[in-house]
Amino acid sequence: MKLGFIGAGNMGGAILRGYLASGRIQHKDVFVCGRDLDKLEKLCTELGVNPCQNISELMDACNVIMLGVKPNMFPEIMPQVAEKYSSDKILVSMAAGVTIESISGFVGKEAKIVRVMPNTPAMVNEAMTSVSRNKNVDDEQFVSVFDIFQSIGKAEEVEEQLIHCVIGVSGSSPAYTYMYIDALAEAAVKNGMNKEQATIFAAQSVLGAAKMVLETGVDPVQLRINVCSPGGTTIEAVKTLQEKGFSELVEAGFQAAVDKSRLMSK
Ligand SMILES: NC(=O)C1=CN([C@@H]2O[C@H](COP(=O)(O)OP(=O)(O)OC[C@H]3O[C@@H](n4cnc5c(N)ncnc54)[C@H](O)[C@@H]3O)[C@@H](O)[C@H]2O)C=CC1
Ligand SMILES: O=C(O)[C@@H]1CCC=N1
Repeated sequence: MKLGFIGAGNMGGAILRGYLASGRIQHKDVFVCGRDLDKLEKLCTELGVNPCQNISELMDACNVIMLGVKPNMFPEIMPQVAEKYSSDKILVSMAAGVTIESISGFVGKEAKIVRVMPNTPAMVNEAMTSVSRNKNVDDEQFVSVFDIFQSIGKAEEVEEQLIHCVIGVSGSSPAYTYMYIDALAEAAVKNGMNKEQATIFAAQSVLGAAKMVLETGVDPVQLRINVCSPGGTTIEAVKTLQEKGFSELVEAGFQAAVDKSRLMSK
């Protein structure tokens, strides 16, 4: 595989770093182009991958091309991608609100397109990614792309229509989790801990709780109950959070991201 990134910012860059770290691709087989040429040179020197001067050069060099630009850049980049697209290439878009159909509109309906919704924990090999394809991508080609996302965390194939839900539950959700960690740490600071130590206590507790869910398979509701000793401290916290509408608040945040994703796709 010759893998290209058109745009390697927060998300594309996290995938790039995570995949290189997995050791499943050689640095010489990775190509990147970006808008800011100084930043591009710096990134490519740091990671030992190939900088491309423009999209045309990258398209010539690669057979799997990650579209890592913001959704509003698609009208600018896609004509350049389309000019060099050939049937041996697969386009992989990570953009929120940009449908497979709209990408086909630029490149042609025979184009091989995979749409993914990853998240930035890709950088530490803990991404959650949904992967969807159009009918032009055969199983072998799909597996080669799926493998990229499996190597940087967990990946699941889903129907494209589920992507709005994926954005709410995993694409955007690291942001809400950081809010939770920060709020917890700030509360600890108010009770005498320094911020650095408080952040470690809060973040490690989130990491441990998430691992318990994934590794034991026990329902999070039961795991919550297991922490609540009768007449103890946790039940007081749980009752207070319930009374103050914790679940409703999380759902409202999720729904706002989902609604925006739907709106962007129109
Ligand atoms: N940041 C996140 O947590 C997630 C982002 N995404 C999607 O990933 C995409 C990128 O988002 P971010 O990485 O956050 O944005 P970003 O702004 O950090 O990165 C965008 C990159 O595109 C490059 N770029 C802009 N115009 C270009 C051009 N004409 N040619 C080549 N490169 C160009 C920029 O230099 C920059 O490196 C978006 O479509 C977003 O919807 C998806 C899931 C999560
Ligand atoms: O905020 C955004 O639009 C992107 C998509 C999911 C996470 N970040």
